[in-house]
Amino acid sequence: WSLQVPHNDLTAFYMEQQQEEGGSGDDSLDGLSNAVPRCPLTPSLSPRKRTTSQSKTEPPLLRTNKRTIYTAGRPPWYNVTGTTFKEAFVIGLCGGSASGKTTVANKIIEALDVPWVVLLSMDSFYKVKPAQELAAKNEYNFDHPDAFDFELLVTVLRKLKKGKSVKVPVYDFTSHCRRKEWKTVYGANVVIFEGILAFANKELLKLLDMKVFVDTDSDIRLIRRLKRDISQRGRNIGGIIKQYNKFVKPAFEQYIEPTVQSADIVVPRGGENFVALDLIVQHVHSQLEKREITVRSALASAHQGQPLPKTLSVMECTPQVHGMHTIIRNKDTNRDEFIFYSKRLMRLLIEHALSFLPLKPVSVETPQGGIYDGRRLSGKRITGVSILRAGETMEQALMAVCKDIRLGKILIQTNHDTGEPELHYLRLPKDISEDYVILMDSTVSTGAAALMAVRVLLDHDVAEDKIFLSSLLMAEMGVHSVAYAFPKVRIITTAVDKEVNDQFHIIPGIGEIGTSAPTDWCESDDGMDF
Ligand SMILES: Nc1ncnc2c1ncn2[C@@H]1O[C@H](COP(=O)(O)OP(=O)(O)O)[C@@H](O)[C@H]1O
Ligand SMILES: Nc1ccn([C@@H]2O[C@H](COP(=O)(O)O)[C@@H](O)[C@H]2O)c(=O)n1
Repeated sequence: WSLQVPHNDLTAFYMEQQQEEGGSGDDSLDGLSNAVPRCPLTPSLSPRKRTTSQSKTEPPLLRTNKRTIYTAGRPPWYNVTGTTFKEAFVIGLCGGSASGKTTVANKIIEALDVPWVVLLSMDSFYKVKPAQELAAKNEYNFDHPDAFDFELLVTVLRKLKKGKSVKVPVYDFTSHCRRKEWKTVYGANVVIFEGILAFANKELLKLLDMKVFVDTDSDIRLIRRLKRDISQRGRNIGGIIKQYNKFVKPAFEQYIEPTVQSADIVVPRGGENFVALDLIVQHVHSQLEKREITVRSALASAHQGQPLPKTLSVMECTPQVHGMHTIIRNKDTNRDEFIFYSKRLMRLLIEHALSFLPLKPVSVETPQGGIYDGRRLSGKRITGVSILRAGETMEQALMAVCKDIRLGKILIQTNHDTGEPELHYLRLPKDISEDYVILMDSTVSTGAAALMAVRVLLDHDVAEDKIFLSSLLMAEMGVHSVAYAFPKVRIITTAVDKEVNDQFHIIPGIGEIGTSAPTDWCESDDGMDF
């Protein structure tokens, strides 16, 4: 499995933080890592186009730069309705065993230089029974189409193409079976799917946008297979040759070689063929550039002038709340005071958000032996998910009011070239699908990041009506975007401001919460009670 995310300082910072902290208290969290190495095979993508054309008739503060962007971060992106906007580009790599499919796939990934590329291997979909028993006697044909679970494979690839996260089996060539734990894989820009029978199934073929056949001489394949199977798959020479003559060679001739006819490109010599690799990479780049979209600017104009949605709950502006807003919105407020009063408001906000969780009646016995008719959370449990970086500042408030709460993190960063949000890092607690999720971001302006975060939660099967987006301050635009795309998501905030400027800042707005170091928000809680 190869999951590629763009390497940048912030991602690295959070990865290191997580490691130092030993994770978020759950060792089965899904994390994404690995920097994409740069490869000189092809020139990198053309600089992202950025055009600024603002009409004079547009209102001064709601105007947005009209930008043409190259999709980055974690497309397939989602449009203003929260549905998948563009599908992933799927490359199919077929060829005989040890022809160099994996090597070619890795070279394409390096040369593509695109964030979020997933490598899916057909090997993960080997059936386990009756293979395991027969394989021990070298009597099982792993090269026959019946050896693969095509149904699961098609389901998984179809979901990945739609940008959904999937669970994939992990195959062990030594024991001929699947490992207990399956791997979670997230949607990507590009999916590279490789396997000996990658072109042998009609449904699979329909999912492939580009079909590449790696054509390597059979003697070379046999020599490579001998070396690899001895060093990596726990085999001996006699067994390898027996299996090769009995199954691998005949199956190649009958099932694999003929599928070369489905290929768009045939690559002789595999990974050494730089000209062919260059052509493939150029084609993928051109296809990805066709998938340009502008999320923020689309959101900016989508719901102007509409009444605020019923799913929005703005906390009552008591004199206390009003006073705190005055402090945190004042540009002359010093850092300490800003943090102190923001934290105090966050605590109130979280309490307010929790008041929307459904409670069921329950009777308890008091120490005096009386019966008290009480209320208890109806449902499994509450999980907090912060949209990094700013949302992380709200975690402390949530932890202060919910005992032993589980926390997840989603790092969404604005691309400075495009102004678009990009998903860079994701870490969610295990089995989140039954939970009520308090999704935290300190401010929501256009709603693009919040939309993406909600989408990620839905991809993890969290129910839409169990998501409570909680934000200190929101712009009307952000409220509309989220409410329109996800009408069942509850939106909770302490105030809604009217406008967003052309840098997507909320106006009148507050200071930049995300620019403070996360540790500034983790000091002692002394004096925070109200
Ligand atoms: N061009 C090459 N030159 C030398 N060895 C190679 C080359 N391409 C692949 N190999 C080696 O051959 C073996 C099989 O390659 P791999 O890419 O895993 O093939 P496949 O995925 O088709 O089975 C690996 O050990 C790999 O390192
Ligand atoms: N338990 C298994 C499963 C598969 N094989 C052989 O692996 C080959 C496919 O993998 P490549 O990386 O070479 O594409 C295939 O030819 C099977 O014979 C195996 O030996 N044992």
